[in-house]
Amino acid sequence: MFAFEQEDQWNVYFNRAEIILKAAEGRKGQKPLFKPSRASLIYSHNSFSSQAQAQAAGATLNISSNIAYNEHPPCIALFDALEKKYLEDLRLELAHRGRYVILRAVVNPDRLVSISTIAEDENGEVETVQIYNQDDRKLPVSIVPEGQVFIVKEPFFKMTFGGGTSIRVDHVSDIIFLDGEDERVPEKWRPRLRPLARRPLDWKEDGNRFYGGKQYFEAAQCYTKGLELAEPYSEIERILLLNRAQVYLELGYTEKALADADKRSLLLRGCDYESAKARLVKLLKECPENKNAKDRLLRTFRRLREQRSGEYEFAKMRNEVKEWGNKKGKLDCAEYVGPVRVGHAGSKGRGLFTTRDVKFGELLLCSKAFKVCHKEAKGARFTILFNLKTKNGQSGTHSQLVQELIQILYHNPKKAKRFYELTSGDYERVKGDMVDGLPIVDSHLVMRITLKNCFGCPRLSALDDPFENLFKDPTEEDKIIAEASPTGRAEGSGIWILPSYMNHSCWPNSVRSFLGDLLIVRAARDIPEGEEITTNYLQNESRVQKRQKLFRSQWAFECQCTLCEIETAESDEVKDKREELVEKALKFKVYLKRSLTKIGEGIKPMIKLVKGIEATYSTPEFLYPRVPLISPTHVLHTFLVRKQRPSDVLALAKGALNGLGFKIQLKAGKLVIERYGYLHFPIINLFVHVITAAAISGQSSTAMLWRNLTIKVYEVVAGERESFFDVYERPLLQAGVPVN
Ligand SMILES: C[S@@+](CC[C@H](N)C(=O)[O-])C[C@H]1O[C@@H](n2cnc3c(N)ncnc32)[C@H](O)[C@@H]1O
Repeated sequence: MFAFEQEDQWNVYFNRAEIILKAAEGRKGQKPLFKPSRASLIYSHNSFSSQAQAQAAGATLNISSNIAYNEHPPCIALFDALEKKYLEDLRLELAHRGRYVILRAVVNPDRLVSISTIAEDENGEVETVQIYNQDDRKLPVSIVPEGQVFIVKEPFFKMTFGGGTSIRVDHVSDIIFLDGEDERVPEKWRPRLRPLARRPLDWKEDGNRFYGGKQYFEAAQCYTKGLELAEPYSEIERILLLNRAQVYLELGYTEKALADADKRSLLLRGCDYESAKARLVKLLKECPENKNAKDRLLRTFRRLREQRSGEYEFAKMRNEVKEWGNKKGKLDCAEYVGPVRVGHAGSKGRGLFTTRDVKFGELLLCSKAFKVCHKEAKGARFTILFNLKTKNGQSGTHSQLVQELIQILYHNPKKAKRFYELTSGDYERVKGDMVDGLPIVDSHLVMRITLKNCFGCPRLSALDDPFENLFKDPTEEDKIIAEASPTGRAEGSGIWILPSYMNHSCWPNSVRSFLGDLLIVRAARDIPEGEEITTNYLQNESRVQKRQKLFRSQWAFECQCTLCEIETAESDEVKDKREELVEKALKFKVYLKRSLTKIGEGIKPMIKLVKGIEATYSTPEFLYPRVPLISPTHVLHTFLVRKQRPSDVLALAKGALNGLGFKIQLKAGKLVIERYGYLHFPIINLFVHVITAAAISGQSSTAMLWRNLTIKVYEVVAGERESFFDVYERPLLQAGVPVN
């Protein structure tokens, strides 16, 4: 999960926004005191547009913010039931229920977070219109070009932060863009209308008409035109491809039909690999030499194997994700639902439970993203989304995720059902899912569901050479983001449906990892049948009060796990002392950038600090993980490794693993984990330290025993074991440990 840390800067922003909004609230129901003239409104829009463009052209990262403060729901009334109003009828800070306005854009739009334009009504009055959550991949001018006529249902009229006014359209289902033939377009605007760009849906409808009249060539042409415009992997693309495949079959073009069905894995869609297999087998009986069908059948068998047994070609998949670089991608693989089911988890709501006894490391599930947005290359737009109602902010890919989710939900109402089943806390949902033949999408609901269910995610959980990357400085881009965003975080984020049912524990019994758009969950210890599967929403080492504050503000719960219980029972004095020592220890990180002599000088004080932190615990090691020790121990180990002191590393790493709750024993010539500790990716480094230190000290058989154990543990935190030797190749080879 992803948490937003409310730092001071964050609160300052919220406080300022609240003051401005209170002033606006005071004007609720009133007419604006001052309305700029048409000429001045257009002039400031145009000059702002050119400034923004110039800025965007020179920026590495375009940063903008969006403030959702008034969670007004979308319109659920039919258009025919609404009453027409004009701009002069609008009153400040109100969503005009039961009303609509019809407007025409008088300028070309610009885009920061919203698409902003100036529009007139039939009386010639003008107003700024901010349209949120439109498809980010489309140029604003293709959505609302000058001359475009549109209806805003139940318009929300508000004061802007700059002191002006605007109509703010949050919900995609609240705006209807009219084409020239629409009878709702006022007569006086018709001659000057620009023809609207045709949508894939229009081409599909034309194609269907031709198909009904058995005009197959014409129908195929229409579907082809629609496909040129359709978003890849969208529902409309799928329908157009299927329709065209059908037309090709009617025309006797079997191979073309197969190619169409083949694209985007249509034969493998909807996880119905069994019927895909049956269809392909049938097809191959008729055309036994069809190479395409043979390949497809082979892939179908692979997908079936993944779906049934969770056997994936992880190494291949990992390489594929690496090849994406900073680009978007989707893995061609099936979902695996292992021994898990959704059930009731008492006051926590629903939860995920095991359906049988599960062993440490077992695969529980592999889930494909409903939608994921990874941090993109330079030049990406970076938005911060503030919600004053929930006092939460979403930065970077999170606000992009919300925007893209809105589009998916709008265009794929069937798929949307699974998303809407996720929890939205106390948010009051509107009734109904369609209006005027279109899906209702409540942007605020999408924000709430995303807030409670999204996972922060990297493209790959296991980065190559983690030792090299461990204390890497942030990139220029990271620094810009950190400065601009109060959270300072900008990883990827996404929604995975089944994993969203997992409740939180600070010391969970499962670990999640990411491989591109795949989320993998494995058991972090032996779990008996019927036990709840938990995950750690926060991947940080902060103290209990800070964690609880985040749980309350973002997820509205109080964590009652063992770790929280034990830490809460400790005195503030002890916790302050520990925090102070951790802070001091982490300052030593800078030594890593200095000479070996300097690193050597750091060892003694670091040992003292780590021992000092250990001394703040009164309970024995093994009892519960001493999570705050992870980072200081890493720094100290890195010092010792650089100074080539393997016996110290060995002793310390083993001790640190005990401190994290592990009990590892040698039994019958094998290392066995008798008690499972806190599992988190950086802990693998501790295991690797034991391997390399043992090897360097000449204890090669011990090194091999630890190597084999580490691969098992690695599999749990990285999701797969295949990449272990790629990831740790350098340190292992340097220590003379075999890497195969
Ligand atoms: C991602 S959802 C988990 C599934 C959720 N329980 C449901 O019914 O859909 C997050 C929400 O679950 C609940 N939750 C998660 N972990 C919890 C915990 N440890 N104690 C109490 N409630 C928890 C909170 O309401 C939280 O906002």
